[in-house]
Amino acid sequence: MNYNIAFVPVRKGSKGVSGKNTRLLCGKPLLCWILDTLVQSSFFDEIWLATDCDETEKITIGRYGEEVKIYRRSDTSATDKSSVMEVIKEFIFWREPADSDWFCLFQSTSPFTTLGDIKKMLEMANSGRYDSIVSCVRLKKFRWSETATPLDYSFANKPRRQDYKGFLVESGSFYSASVRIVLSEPYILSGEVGIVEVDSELAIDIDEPRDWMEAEYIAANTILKL
Ligand SMILES: CC(=O)N[C@H]1[C@H]([C@H](O)[C@H](O)CO)O[C@](O)(C(=O)O)C[C@@H]1O
Repeated sequence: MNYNIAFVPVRKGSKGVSGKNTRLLCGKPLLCWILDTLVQSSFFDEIWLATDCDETEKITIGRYGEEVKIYRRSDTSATDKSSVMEVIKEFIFWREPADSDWFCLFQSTSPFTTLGDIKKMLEMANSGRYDSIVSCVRLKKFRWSETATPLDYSFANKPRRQDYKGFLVESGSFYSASVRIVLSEPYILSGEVGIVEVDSELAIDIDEPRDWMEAEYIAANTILKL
C-alpha cells in the first residue's frame, strides 16, 4: 500500500472568478467541496492545503481541525505567473516525503471529483504499473485543424454521435505521481501515465464566471439531489 499525500493548492490572488476559493457554491465555500471529499474518503495518510491566504486557512482549520494540515506557500510561488509546479516542489523540499510516497494534486476548481474517481486513481497507483496518473474527460465533439481539415472523420464517412468514441481531454480534477517523479521531472506527469476517465457531467474546471454558474447548476441539480 502506498503512503498517499493529498495536496490542494489555492491562492488569494486568483483571477477569472475573484475570491473563488472562499466564495459559497450552493452554501459551501468552493475550497471545501474537494476538502470534504478528501477527508470523507479516508484514503489519505496526509491532506494538505497550500495557501497564502488567511481566510482559507481559517475556514480550513475551523472545519477540519487536524484532519487537513496547512502549508503556508511563499509569495513567489503564489503570483499570477507562478506555475503549480513551483508550489509543489517548494512543499516537497520542505516536507521531505519518501521517494516512493504517492503525491496527489487536487484542484479546488474541480469541486465534484468523486470518491469513486479517487479510489480508481489510488488503485491504479497501487498496481505499480504507473509513474503518474491524470484525470480526463471524454468529449464527443468533432475537432478541426487550423487548415480546415476534420480531425475525427472523413467527409465520406462521418459517424453518428452514438457511434463516435470521441477523444480524451484533461479534466483538471487531479494529477498524481510518485514523489520520485515529482522531484526529478519538470512536470507532475511523466513516464508511464495512467488515465482515469471521469464523468463529463461532473468534470468542471472553474476558470471563468460562466463556469461558476455551471458549477452552481451541477451542485443544485445533480450533487445535492444524490
Ligand atoms: C496541474 C496543472 O497543470 N495545472 C494547471 C491548470 C490545468 O492545466 C487546467 O486546470 C487543466 O484544465 O491550468 C492552470 O490553472 C491555468 O492554466 O490557469 C495552471 C495550472 O498550473
